[in-house]
Amino acid sequence: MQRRADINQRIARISAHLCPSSNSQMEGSSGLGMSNCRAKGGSPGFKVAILGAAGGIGQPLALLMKMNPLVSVLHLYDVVNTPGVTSDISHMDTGAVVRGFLGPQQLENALTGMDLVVIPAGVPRKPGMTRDDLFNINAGIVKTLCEGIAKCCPKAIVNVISNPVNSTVPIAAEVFKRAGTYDPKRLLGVTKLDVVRANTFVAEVLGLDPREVDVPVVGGHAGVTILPLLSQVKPPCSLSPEETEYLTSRIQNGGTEVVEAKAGAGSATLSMAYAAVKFADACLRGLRGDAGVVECAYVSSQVTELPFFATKVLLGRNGVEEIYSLGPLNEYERAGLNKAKEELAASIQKGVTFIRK
Ligand SMILES: NC(=O)C1=CN([C@@H]2O[C@H](COP(=O)(O)OP(=O)(O)OC[C@H]3O[C@@H](n4cnc5c(N)ncnc54)[C@H](O)[C@@H]3O)[C@@H](O)[C@H]2O)C=CC1
Ligand SMILES: O=C([O-])CC(=O)C(=O)O
Repeated sequence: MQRRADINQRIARISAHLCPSSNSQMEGSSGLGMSNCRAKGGSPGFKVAILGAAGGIGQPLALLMKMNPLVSVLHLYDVVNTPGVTSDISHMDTGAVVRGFLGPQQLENALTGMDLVVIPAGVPRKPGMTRDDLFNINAGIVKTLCEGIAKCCPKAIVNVISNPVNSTVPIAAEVFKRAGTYDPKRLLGVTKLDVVRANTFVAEVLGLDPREVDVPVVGGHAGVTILPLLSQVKPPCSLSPEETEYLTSRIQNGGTEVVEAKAGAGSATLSMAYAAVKFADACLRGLRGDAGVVECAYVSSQVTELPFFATKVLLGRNGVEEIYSLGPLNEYERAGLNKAKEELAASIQKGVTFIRK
C-alpha cells in the first residue's frame, strides 16, 4: 500500500515538471513555472518576441515561429488572450519554449533578452479605409512598444508589421533616437507580403511556379508607394503594357482586395503571417551569419532623397548589412517612383512629427 502511494507521488512530481499547466507558463503566475522546467533553454537558437501575438496575424505567426528550428525561446505578448494562445501553441512538439505575457505590466519581461522582436500589434483596416486611417490608434501602440524595446532589448532586431508601416517605422526610429538606442541596421519595416503577392500574381500571368519567381518591390507599403519593378523579374520575362498595368495595380491593391473580401472582418492575416515568418527567418539566418540572405524591406536608406525607403537589403549579423540600389528602371517605373516618393515623404513626416511634437 505504502509502496503504491510512493509511486503515485513520484509520478505526480514528474508530471508536474514535464507538463506545467498553461497558467504556469504565463509570466507572474505562482507555482511551477517554465523556469523550473528541466527541458528549458537546452537548445541553441534565438529568442523571439511577438507583440500582438493574440491577433489575426499574431496567432498564425506564433504557430509558424514555433515551427522554426532557429527559435529556442518564443515570447507571446498581447493586451488580451495570451494565456489561451500560449497554452495552445506550447503543446506543439517543436523545440522552442513558449512563454506568454499579458498586459503592459508584463511587457518588460516579455522583451528582456530578445534577439528579434516582431510587431503585429494594432488595429486592422475595414472596407473604405486607407492604411493611414489606422495612424491615430496604431502610432501610439507602436510608440509604447518601442519604448519597451529601447529599455529592455535595445540590441534586438525589430520587424514592424503594424500599419501604416510607412509611418510606424519612422515612429520607431524617433523613439529609439530619443532613448539613445537607435541603430538603423536593426529596424526593418515588413513589406514582404508585397513581394509574396507580386511573385504569386506574376507567376499566374506567366504560367510559372511562384516559388521560381522573384519580383523586387520597392518604395513603401501603401497604395502607390508599393512599386513592383516588373522590368527586373527573375527569371527574365517580357510583359506587355497591359500585363504590366494589370499586375502593378493588383500588387498595389492586394491588401484592399483582402479587406473587401473579408467584408469588415479585418485584413490579410494568414498570408501576412506566412510573409512575416519568412522575413523573420531571413533575419535570424542573417544573425546566424549565413551568407547571401537578401530580402526587400523598408529601412533607413540613402537610395533616394527620402530617409526611409524599401529596397532589397542584405541581412547579416548586425541586421541590414548592405542596401542595394534600385537598378535600371523603365519609364513606367520612373513615373511610379515619383508618385511613390511624394506620398512616402508625407507619411514619413507624419510619423516623425508624432514623436517630435
Ligand atoms: N505590414 C503588412 O504587410 C501588414 C500589416 N498589417 C497590419 O498588422 C496589424 C495587425 O493586424 P491584425 O493582426 O489583423 O489585427 P488584429 O486586431 O487581429 O490583432 C491585433 C492584435 O494587437 C493587439 N494589441 C492592441 N494593442 C496592443 C498593445 N498596446 N500591445 C500589444 N498588443 C496590442 C490586439 O489585442 C490584437 O490581439 C494592423 O495594423 C494591420 O494593418 C496587416 C497585414 C499586412
Ligand atoms: O491592407 C491592409 O490593411 C493590410 C496590409 O497592409 C496588407 O494586406 O498589405
